[in-house]
Amino acid sequence: MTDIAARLLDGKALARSLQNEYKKRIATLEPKIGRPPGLAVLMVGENPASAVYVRNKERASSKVGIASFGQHFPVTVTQTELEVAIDLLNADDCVDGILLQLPLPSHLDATALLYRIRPEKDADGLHPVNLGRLVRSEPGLRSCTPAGVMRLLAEYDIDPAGKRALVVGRSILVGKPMALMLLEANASVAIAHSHTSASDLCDLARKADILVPAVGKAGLIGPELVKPGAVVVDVGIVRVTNPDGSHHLTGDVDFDGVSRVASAIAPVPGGVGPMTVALLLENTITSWVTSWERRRSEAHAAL
Ligand SMILES: Nc1nc2c(c(=O)[nH]1)N[C@@H](CN(C=O)c1ccc(C(=O)N[C@@H](CCC(=O)O)C(=O)O)cc1)CN2
Repeated sequence: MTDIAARLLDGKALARSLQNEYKKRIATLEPKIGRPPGLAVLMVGENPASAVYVRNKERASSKVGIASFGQHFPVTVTQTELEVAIDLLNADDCVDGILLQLPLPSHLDATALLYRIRPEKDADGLHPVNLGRLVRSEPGLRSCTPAGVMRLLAEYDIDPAGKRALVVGRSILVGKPMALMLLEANASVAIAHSHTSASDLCDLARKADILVPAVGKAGLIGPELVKPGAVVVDVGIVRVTNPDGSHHLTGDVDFDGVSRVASAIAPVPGGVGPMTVALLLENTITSWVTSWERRRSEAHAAL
C-alpha cells in the first residue's frame, strides 16, 4: 500500500470553489454591465487533447455565466483566415477574451497570431505586452497555468519568499512566466531546460524548496531528485495510451515515490490543469470589468 506523507495540493477542489466565486461575481455585475462576459476559444484541427481542453474551457465558461464565442477551424485553415477571425473578435464589443488553443499545425505562425490579439483581450496572457508587464511586475493579464500555480501555492499558505525554486522547462506558455512569477514572489529562481546536464538537473532539483517541472516527460522527477520536505507542483502533461486504446493522463513526477519525500504535491490530473481553466475564466472576467470601466470613464469624459 502507498504511504503518502505529502499534503495534496488539490487544484480540482480550488478551481471548483473559484468557479463558484466567479459565478456570483458575474451574477452581481451583469445587470450593471448589461451583458455577460464573452470568451472566444479558437481551435484548429482535430488534436484530441486540445479538443478535451477546449471542451473543458467552454463547459466551465457556461457554468459560471461566460458566453462562448468559440470557433473550430479545419486543419487546412490559412494564416489569413485566422487573422481575419481574430480581427473580427478584436472588434466585437461582446468578446472580452480571445484564446488560441495551442499547439497549432506547423503551417501556421502561432506567434504572429498571438501578437494579433488585442492585449486587453489576451485571456491567455501570451501577448508580448502582457508578458512585458509581467517582466516589469505591472498589473496585466497573466498566463493562466503559472498564475494557477501561484494561486494554488497561496491557497495552501506556501510563500515562495526566500525559498529556492526550480522551474524545469522554459516554454513561453509555462516555464518562463512561471520563473518570473516565482521571482516576483521573492523566490530565488533557477531554470533547468533541455541543455541542462543530468547532473546539474539533479543538483539544482535536490536543492529546490519549490520544484515545478513543466516538460511533459513521464517519470522525469523521481524521489531521488526531490529535497525532503520540498513542495512539488507537477505541470507536465503526458497523455498515455493504454493497451485497450483508451488514454490516461500523467505528469512529469513519479507521484507515489515523490509523495513520500515532499511536504506537498500537486498531482496530474487534479492539480494545475483545472487551475489553468479557472484562471482563464478569471482573466476573462477581469477584461470584462476593465473594458466596462474604461467605457464608463470615456463616457464621463465626453460629458
Ligand atoms: N492557448 C493555450 N494552449 C494551451 C495551454 C494554455 O494554457 N493556453 N495549456 C495546455 C493545455 N491546457 C490548456 O489549454 C490545459 C491542460 C489541462 C487541463 C486540465 O483541466 N487537465 C485536467 C484533466 C483534463 C482531462 O484530460 O480530462 C487535470 O489535469 O486534472 C486544462 C487545460 C496546452 N495548450
